[in-house]
Amino acid sequence: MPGTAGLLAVLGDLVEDVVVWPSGPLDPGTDTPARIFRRRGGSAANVAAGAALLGAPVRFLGRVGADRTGEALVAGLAELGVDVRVQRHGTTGCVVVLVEAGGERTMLPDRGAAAGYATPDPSVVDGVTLLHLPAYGLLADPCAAAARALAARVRDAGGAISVDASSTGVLRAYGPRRFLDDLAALRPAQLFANRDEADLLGLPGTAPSGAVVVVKDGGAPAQVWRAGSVVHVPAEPVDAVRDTTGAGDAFAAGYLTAVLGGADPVPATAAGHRSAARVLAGPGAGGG
Ligand SMILES: Nc1ncnc2c1ncn2[C@@H]1O[C@H](COP(=O)(O)OP(=O)(O)OP(=O)(O)O)[C@@H](O)[C@H]1O
Ligand SMILES: O=C(O)C(=O)C[C@H](O)[C@H](O)CO
Repeated sequence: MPGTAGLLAVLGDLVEDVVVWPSGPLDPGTDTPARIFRRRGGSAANVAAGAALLGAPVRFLGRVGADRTGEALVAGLAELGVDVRVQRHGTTGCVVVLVEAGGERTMLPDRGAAAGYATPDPSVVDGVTLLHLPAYGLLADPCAAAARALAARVRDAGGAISVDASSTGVLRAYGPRRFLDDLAALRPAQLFANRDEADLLGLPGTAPSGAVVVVKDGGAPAQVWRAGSVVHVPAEPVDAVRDTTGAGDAFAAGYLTAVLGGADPVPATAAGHRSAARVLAGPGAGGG
């Protein structure tokens, strides 16, 4: 993007999303006709794609299977201008995303190859000024160990770390206290959480010192917490929310692209809202 000296790297999942829009409430034991869309997914890939579409220089780090699905997902991301650096082994992950009336979604993830991302040669983050880590990739080795090693390398070179709390389900299973301890060691400059994740973790009070904490709240204003003070930033008005899949990732893409361009957290949050609003009307996480 014009005037950007930085490079955003996003580490985590690149998977196939199978997005299911059932025609009505599920009736177990019988059939419910549905519309089904196959889309690129994975929180990290969604952020990388969204930021690239907004003009940010982006590198993607992750792992796909040694299969045609993985090949196609990588090619699609690269077509958007993302510098894709993936490991290839096993079977590409897949997430079934079940979307109910009103746009609320339930995910059934099988991360597959993505969960096996192993520590690469650390030079893969050379030149990176901002490393974004969705929490999905921080909760189990080997990918969590890889993320820690690469984050340390980026920080040592003067870059910044950004973390997204990702999901109450995975955080509850992992242990909120344990996650906060990990977070303290990662020393992020930026932390994203939705309302439920913030409540579960006790944010912003429990955030690592110095981190800017952005708490998203669907169509309600987001809270931007910095050094104990808060600014409320209204969401974009959206007529019809059909599918919220990836809204949080699109928000992060807009926010981080703005930060890379030199924006402060409040205008970056407004940019996050604009980016998120664009994916609410259609199936899946958007991003090409
Ligand atoms: N009803 C809505 N109207 C306008 N914007 C919305 C609405 N719902 C979500 N958004 C946008 O999407 C962003 C992220 O939504 P949310 O607070 O649900 O976070 P999330 O849980 O991380 O999202 P996701 O559904 O991707 O998990 C919001 O901050 C806002 O910008
Ligand atoms: O809807 C969300 O919260 C997402 O983060 C999107 C998913 O993580 C992703 O597309 C699933 O593969």
